[in-house]
Amino acid sequence: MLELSPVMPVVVVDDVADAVPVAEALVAGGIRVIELTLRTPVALAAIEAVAAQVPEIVIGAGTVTTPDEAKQAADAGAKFFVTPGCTDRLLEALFASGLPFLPGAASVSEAMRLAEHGVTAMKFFPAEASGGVAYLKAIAGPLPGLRFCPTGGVTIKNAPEYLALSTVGCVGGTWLTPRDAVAAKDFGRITELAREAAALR
Ligand SMILES: O=C(O)C(=O)C[C@H](O)[C@H](O)COP(=O)(O)O
Repeated sequence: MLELSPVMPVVVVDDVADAVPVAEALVAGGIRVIELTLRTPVALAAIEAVAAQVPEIVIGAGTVTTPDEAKQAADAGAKFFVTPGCTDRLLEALFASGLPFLPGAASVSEAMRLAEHGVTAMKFFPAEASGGVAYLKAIAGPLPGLRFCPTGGVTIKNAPEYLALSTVGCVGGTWLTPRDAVAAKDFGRITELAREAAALR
């Protein structure tokens, strides 16, 4: 998951008809992975459409916060999960799914707890609000072997600083698929933003 693209686009879809063109626009820009968030009523249908119609992109479900959501997303065709944080119940369900997952962690103890369960790749969320690049640099010493996808406040401007860290596999962000561009069906703009992001590493 961390190696597919330097940037994991975090996508919110309000109209299910936008899902496939958005995914195709990302692929056209060289992005091979998409985190479609379960934040709208059409999210599961959107995952299903992308999984069926855009084989060039690896589709994951984002904002997974409960075991039920993980099950529904997997049934819809999600190939991996991303969660903003993690609970015992959710972690158990994620392991039981058999699919890869990036659970969210924002502190040393949260990361240690996940590592105790064998998780070595996690989402650092919310990255900027939790201390950003400086925080990740500071914890690299005591937590060797962990890799992160910083997300939350990451942009084309600060992404290179994160990607320069050996502990960062990729960064995540919504900036590739601005809500106004999706609403205006400006898929060309999404391809341009994707191309710029794909060239980051
Ligand atoms: O939906 C989730 O599960 C989340 O964890 C939240 C998103 O990752 C952030 O909202 C990223 O948003 P930006 O800061 O705009 O890039």
